[in-house]
Amino acid sequence: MSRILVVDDEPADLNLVRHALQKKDHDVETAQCAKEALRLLRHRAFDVVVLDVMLPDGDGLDVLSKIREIDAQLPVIFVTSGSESKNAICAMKMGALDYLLKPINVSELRNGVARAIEIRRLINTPVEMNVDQGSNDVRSIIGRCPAMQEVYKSIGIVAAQDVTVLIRGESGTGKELVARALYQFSERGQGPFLAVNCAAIPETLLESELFGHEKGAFTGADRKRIGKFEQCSGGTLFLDEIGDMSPVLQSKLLRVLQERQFERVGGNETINCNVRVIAATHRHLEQMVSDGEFRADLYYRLNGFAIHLPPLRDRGKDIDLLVEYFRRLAGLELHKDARVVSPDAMQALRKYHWPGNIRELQNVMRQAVLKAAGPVILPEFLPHTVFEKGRLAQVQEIDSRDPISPQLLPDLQDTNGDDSHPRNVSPMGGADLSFPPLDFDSTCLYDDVIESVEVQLVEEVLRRTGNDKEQAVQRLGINPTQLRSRISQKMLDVDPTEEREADEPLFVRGMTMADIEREAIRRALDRFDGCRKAAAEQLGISTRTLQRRVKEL
Ligand SMILES: Nc1ncnc2c1ncn2[C@@H]1O[C@H](COP(=O)(O)OP(=O)(O)OP(=O)(O)O)[C@@H](O)[C@H]1O
Repeated sequence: MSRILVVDDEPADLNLVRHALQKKDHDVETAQCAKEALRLLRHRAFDVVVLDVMLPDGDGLDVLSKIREIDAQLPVIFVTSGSESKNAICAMKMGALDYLLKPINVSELRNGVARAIEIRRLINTPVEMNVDQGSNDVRSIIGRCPAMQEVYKSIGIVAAQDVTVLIRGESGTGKELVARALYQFSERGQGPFLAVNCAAIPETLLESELFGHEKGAFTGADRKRIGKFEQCSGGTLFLDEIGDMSPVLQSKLLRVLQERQFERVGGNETINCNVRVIAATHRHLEQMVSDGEFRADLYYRLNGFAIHLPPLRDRGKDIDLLVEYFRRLAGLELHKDARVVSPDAMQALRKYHWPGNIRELQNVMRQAVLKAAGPVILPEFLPHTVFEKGRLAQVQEIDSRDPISPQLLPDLQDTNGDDSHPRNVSPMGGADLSFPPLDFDSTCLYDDVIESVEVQLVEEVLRRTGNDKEQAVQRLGINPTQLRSRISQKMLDVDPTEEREADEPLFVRGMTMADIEREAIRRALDRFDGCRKAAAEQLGISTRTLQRRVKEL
């Protein structure tokens, strides 16, 4: 919930604003004079101030400069009657976020406040880099693959240099997060930070959004407007989706970057500006330059220092860290204790190609935690596309291997006899489960531990239930297919007859590769009473491939 201070000496206006914002679930406090407002601001943290320009004990501009002494970055929205618009313009130049005219339009007010809250969030939440877990009250940039290490290095090199930076990467790869890190670690970290999405605003409005306009500059320009470059003086302006800017605006931007000057739309006055630009795009600017859609000189200017964010599918083991991070965040947010991602679900998450990158993963984990009925995130809690495409990629990967290569055949090695791991875990229902030694340099620590504990747990439950799979399924809280796949993957079944079969070598001298394959398929089908789906799962091939091989062999 955001906390908003509304300052107005007119009780009717004060009530209107309070009600409009309280309905949106904001925590609203009010003051009827400057003195009371400043007292409240000194004692409590607010996210936004809605400030009337004319107060009985001072004008809004004086109050704004005093607010700046208390909190230099607090977003302030001015409310004025038409006749005081000169003050409003000055306020915008002093860094007020917006101004609204009386009588107040409630939806404009709510939109303005929502924008202000978003800006407060951008400015206030610290960004930390190069961490594995991340803490709750900061936004962490998670990842340690080589490409992300390069990103951290680049941020370190360029943040404190007052230069333009271009951040490149597909949608959802964290460009805004990196922009915030650059801002927070820069000399301008105490100044304003504003963001404009160039693709989200129609071209005609974007020019005035960035550079402002004079009254009468175009139809509908009924008052002068201060643009983001003027408003953000001394601060950092994040221009997202820069590749979507029109050629006219590209020229104007180039001039700002080179000469630090511009004119408002419809104006003659040249305005000097002191703003650091951080730009971002997911577009292929080089192609756009050769197609004549993007100015080459602007491209060179922007690309002078570029940071490339890799797509999620190229970040290797970082997916595990990100899954864990978003699982934990979603758990905290939704008050749900989904502690573990099942190996099947994890495998699907690893194999999926993530066109929406980290944003998509974040949403998928949120949904999965929401759907999870217990402590384990199972594949069925993932969106269908993720699970199916993840599985498909896995099957294709296996199918693309030599069909008679050893990987096709189940691993008949008993992995459970190794007693070399230290027993360092407390009993679970009387049974000791042991962790493998923790190798903190490993990039799949999570998998190693979960897999090892899972094997022991399934083995123990099977032993205790006398190998009664129905009971085991109930005790473990997983479904029969999952139990079957655990048993077949790890050869855990303790049924004495099956153990004998597992002991029989699959390969004896004189057998051809086709014989070995035929035998592996026969055993898998026997084991699952002819169920092709389960047999295929055990063999690590698709049901269709199994059917084909049965016919061929
Ligand atoms: N490495 C990361 N670690 C943790 N969270 C991340 C990481 N990268 C991105 N995120 C989160 O993913 C979401 C999308 O990131 P962001 O908005 O920065 O992407 P973007 O590249 O700017 O997307 P777009 O191009 O669509 O604007 C955000 O919630 C962000 O906090």
